[in-house]
Amino acid sequence: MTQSLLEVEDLAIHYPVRRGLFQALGRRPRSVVHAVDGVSFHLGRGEMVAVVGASGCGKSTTASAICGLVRPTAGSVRLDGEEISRLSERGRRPIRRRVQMIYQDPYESLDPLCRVRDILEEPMLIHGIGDSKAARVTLIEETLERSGLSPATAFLDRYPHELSGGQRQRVAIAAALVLDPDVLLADEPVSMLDVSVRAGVLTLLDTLRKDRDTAILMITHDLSTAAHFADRIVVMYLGKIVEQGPAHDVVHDPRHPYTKALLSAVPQRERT
Ligand SMILES: Nc1ncnc2c1ncn2[C@@H]1O[C@H](COP(=O)(O)OP(=O)(O)OP(=O)(O)O)[C@@H](O)[C@H]1O
Repeated sequence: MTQSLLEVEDLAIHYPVRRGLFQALGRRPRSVVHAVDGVSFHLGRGEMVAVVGASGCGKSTTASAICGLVRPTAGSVRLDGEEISRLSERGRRPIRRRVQMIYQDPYESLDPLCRVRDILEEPMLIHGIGDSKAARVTLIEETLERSGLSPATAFLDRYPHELSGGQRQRVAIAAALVLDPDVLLADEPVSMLDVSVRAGVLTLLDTLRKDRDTAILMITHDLSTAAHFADRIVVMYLGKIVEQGPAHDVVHDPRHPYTKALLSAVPQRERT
């Protein structure tokens, strides 16, 4: 098999549980939450893979391990063949540019005190992108336009509270795109948005991967969104993958009872 851009293999993440008396006594925890166990999948350039499953099944924890926020208990995460899940802060720096996360809630992920231009310029400054202020502003404007915020000049000096929810999420996406990442981890990117603007944001992500070859891992509760946009679907249940495959196969010929149960909640016409 040829090497994929991102390869997650046998990933396990166990969180210690500290509660009640144990916590008060400062004693070692006696149990752990197996948030993720034995999870393996891959993601190629320009591919969109959707991770679906009920709340608490380990979707966000998996994404957190990929972007380095959580250290795996076992297993590996490789980017272009390089193990990235146990790097030092310093070793992680170049990876941080290549793997970007988009969060569910654009109200929380954007600094309310920063204007749009600053929100996009900050990651560029951190990663040394753009030789001059003028070069950075040009890239910021191009990226805003590409993210559907047009004309860019109308958005540069706005604060997050002066934007709609959909526009805010587009700014969050643009702030990831200025770094030209190889992988975007989109954790429920539209679930906090009004239904009327969801399709626009999902279409933006879809365009990105087609035009820029960006690989997208999209976490969602919504199997019909996954069926519509993803190439492949990974179904998680209680920390494990119970089924994965091409989106069409998973949706039209599900093998696992849990996938069947998830599908039973999706109207037939939405299983495109
Ligand atoms: N920092 C933590 N410490 C302890 N347990 C945690 C921690 N983060 C998550 N968990 C637990 O790990 C499990 C998986 O959580 P996770 O957030 O990955 O699920 P999820 O599928 O993304 O859920 P949701 O769709 O609600 O965001 C849950 O049982 C959760 O309570």
